[in-house]
Parts: sequence; structure tokens; C-alpha cells
Amino acid sequence: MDDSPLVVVEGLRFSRGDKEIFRGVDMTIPRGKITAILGPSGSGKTTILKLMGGQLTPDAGRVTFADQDVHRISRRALFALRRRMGMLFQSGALFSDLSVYENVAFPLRVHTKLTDDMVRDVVLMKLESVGLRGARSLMPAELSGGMARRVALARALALDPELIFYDEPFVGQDPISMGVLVQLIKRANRALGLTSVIVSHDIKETLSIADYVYVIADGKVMAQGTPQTLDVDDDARIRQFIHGEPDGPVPFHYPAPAFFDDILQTESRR
Ligand SMILES: Nc1ncnc2c1ncn2[C@@H]1O[C@H](COP(=O)(O)OP(=O)(O)OP(=O)(O)O)[C@@H](O)[C@H]1O
Repeated sequence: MDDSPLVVVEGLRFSRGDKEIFRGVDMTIPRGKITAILGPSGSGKTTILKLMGGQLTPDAGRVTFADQDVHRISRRALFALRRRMGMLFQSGALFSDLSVYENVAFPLRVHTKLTDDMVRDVVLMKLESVGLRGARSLMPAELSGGMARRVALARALALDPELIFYDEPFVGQDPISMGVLVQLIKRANRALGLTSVIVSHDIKETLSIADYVYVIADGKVMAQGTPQTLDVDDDARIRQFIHGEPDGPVPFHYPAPAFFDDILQTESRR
């Protein structure tokens, strides 16, 4: 297997208006592994996926996918490249007026010239891989949230991507569906030789399957390493983040006068 990284991000800078979101980010996404990108809310996790996928263009720096510069190739080449990337976005809802079967068939009908029989084989295979072959005739409204996410995964896998981006795959799931999804992502990665990038707030679940982790904050990579090395990192900010401690260098309380002073003021006004 080719052991060069699949995606390389170098010196990435990106702003929205006056707001600098990235001020020099470097990352490598190795093939066949699960890489997690963690970070506080608003740190730019979704934005970095969009920069990697070529939906956004950086102000400086570059992103290469299989040695092709994502932002300097022709539109046509970028479309071809995008077919090699699957995306499972939190907002990536199923088409509500199409059955489970037709949802998974959709990308095959749009992007390939497969015959109906071949489409059927692929759809059933993908649904089987997420345990929902028997649910093919259901409509999205008849699915639980966890099942809907699994159908969306089958659809994201329909075109056999090399890489799959998961943006908050566990949001809104009950603990059982979450466990199922965690295992599916891990299994899909291994069985299909996929490269996976997961962006998530669910730190424990994500660390349980990630091979390598980047933590982004303040426009930079604040830390990186395997889940094991980050788990024992001494840095207070990383400890607070990885272990979900409510207080630490990033305070739980919005800046405010001392509690007693505030209360005393209320008392004196009575
Ligand atoms: N379309 C947009 N226009 C302007 N600013 C945006 C837009 N999308 C995102 N932002 C800003 O860019 C920053 C990074 O957003 P992004 O969604 O990438 O963060 P995130 O880490 O994924 O956040 P969360 O964990 O809350 O989903 C945020 O400050 C956000 O307000």
C-alpha cells in the first residue's frame, strides 16, 4: 500500500471578514487511518473540512490530496477529485421523498452509468454493510435518528470513496446508536481500506477509534498525537479539553464581578 499521506495541509491561513480563523495550520492525513480533529466550538473544525474538500479557498498555504493541489487544479479535476471523497455531514439529511433504497442509489444514478441491476447490487451491498438491507423500502420519516445516520453513511459510501469526512457523526444519538455508529465507522475504515477524518465534540467516542488526533484552537494546531499520548499530556489546556474538565485555563464562567459582591449589591438595593 502507498504509505505517503493522502492529504497534506501546509501553512494554511484563512479569514472570514476580519476574523482570522486559521493562522498557519499544518496537518497530514495518513492513508487507511482514522484521524480526528477536535477543538472547542467555533475553532474551525467544519471550516478545515471544507478547505480540504475544496469548497473553500485558503488565503495562504495549500492543501494537497494525493499530490494534487486542491485549490490550483481545474474545476473539472476538482470534481473528479471530489468523487474520491465521501462526506457525512451532520446536516446531510436524507431526501425525505425518496425511499432508503433510492437515497443510496441517488449518487450512483447521478455520477455513474451503471445499469439498474448493477445499481441494485451496489445499493444492497452498501445497505448490508450498515445492517439495513431489510429497511430498503422504508421512507426516511419511518427511521430512527440512528438508522437515518446509517443510511446516510451507506449513501456516502455508494461511490466507493477513498476518504470520508465525518462532521459531527454522533450528534443527537442515544448511547446505543452512538456505539453502533462508532463501530461502523471503525469497521468501514478497516474493511474498505478507507481514510477517515472525523470532526466531533464527542471526545470520548472519537478518541476510542482515532489513530491520530489534532486539537485545534486559536487558529493553530494546539496539540497532536495518538489518543494515548494526549491522554497523559501535562498541558493544562489539553487536559481540560481532552478530559472535559469544566474549569481550567479556559474558564467555565464568563468574566463577572465576584459572586458575593454581586449578591451584596442586590441585597443593598432591597
Ligand atoms: N458562512 C460563514 N460566514 C461567516 N463566518 C462563518 C461562516 N461559517 C462559519 N463561520 C465562523 O467561522 C468560525 C469557525 O466555524 P466552524 O463552523 O468551522 O467551527 P467549528 O469548530 O466547526 O464549530 P462547532 O464545533 O461549533 O460546529 C466560527 O467563528 C464561525 O462563526
